[in-house]
Amino acid sequence: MLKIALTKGRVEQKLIPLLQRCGIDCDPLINKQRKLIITLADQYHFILVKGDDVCTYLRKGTVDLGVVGSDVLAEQNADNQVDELLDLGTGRCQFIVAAKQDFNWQTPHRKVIGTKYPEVARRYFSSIGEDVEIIKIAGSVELAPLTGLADAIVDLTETGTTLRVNHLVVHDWLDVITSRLVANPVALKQKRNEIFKLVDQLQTVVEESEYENI
Ligand SMILES: Nc1ncnc2c1ncn2[C@@H]1O[C@H](COP(=O)(O)OP(=O)(O)OP(=O)(O)O)[C@@H](O)[C@H]1O
Ligand SMILES: O=P(O)(O)OC[C@H]1O[C@H](OP(=O)(O)OP(=O)(O)O)[C@H](O)[C@@H]1O
Repeated sequence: MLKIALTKGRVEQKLIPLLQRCGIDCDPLINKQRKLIITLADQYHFILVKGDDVCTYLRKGTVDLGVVGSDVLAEQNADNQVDELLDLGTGRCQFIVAAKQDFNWQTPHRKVIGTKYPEVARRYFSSIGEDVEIIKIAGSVELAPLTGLADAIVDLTETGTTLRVNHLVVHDWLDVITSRLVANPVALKQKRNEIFKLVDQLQTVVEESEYENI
């Protein structure tokens, strides 16, 4: 039995077709309503968590595997305590730096940056030699420059709609984000065969999906 912390929401929804293509019946996950622990194929215990909590469950050894966006890993896994096993290619979006059209990026003042990803923002601005103030925000990040809370944001964009309708423009494009299958290193040793059976199955369907999308 494998225990898997699955990011509920977008990441979960994009994983379901991949699992189905592996021949795993996902009906209990699709019809779960408010249930938070779901067993699939008598083999996989999925626990449904917020993305921010996946690494906590893995580090504490509560679960063997996790499915999480690489945005969360960029923020929380700089020390590589969690092992990345497979890029699922799903949940594709991109980190951006954005601000109002008329924001003067040459301002001599210390800029204020609003973000859900303070570590990612800190690394970006330190890589360009800028000392900024970072304010952590839980959501609706685009509001920060609109309300005067911050000068600019570091956030994710997918379709660009949220930026466009809120009149923000991209100043810089950072990493592309996709969902990843990750493991706790102890489980990787103890349950290697079970884990790699799933990894191999998923890798095959990920490669097929990529081929079909060419
Ligand atoms: N357009 C997008 N905006 C944000 N996240 C996206 C987007 N597209 C894919 N993702 C992925 O989905 C994950 C977030 O999933 P979702 O938005 O369903 O959760 P949330 O509950 O809104 O976010 P959070 O847990 O940060 O509050 C991100 O970590 C990212 O990897
Ligand atoms: O480019 P788009 O397709 O418009 O997607 C990007 C938006 O989606 C995410 O927010 P989410 O919907 O997760 O809401 P949140 O602000 O509450 O996190 C992200 O933080 C952007 O605001």
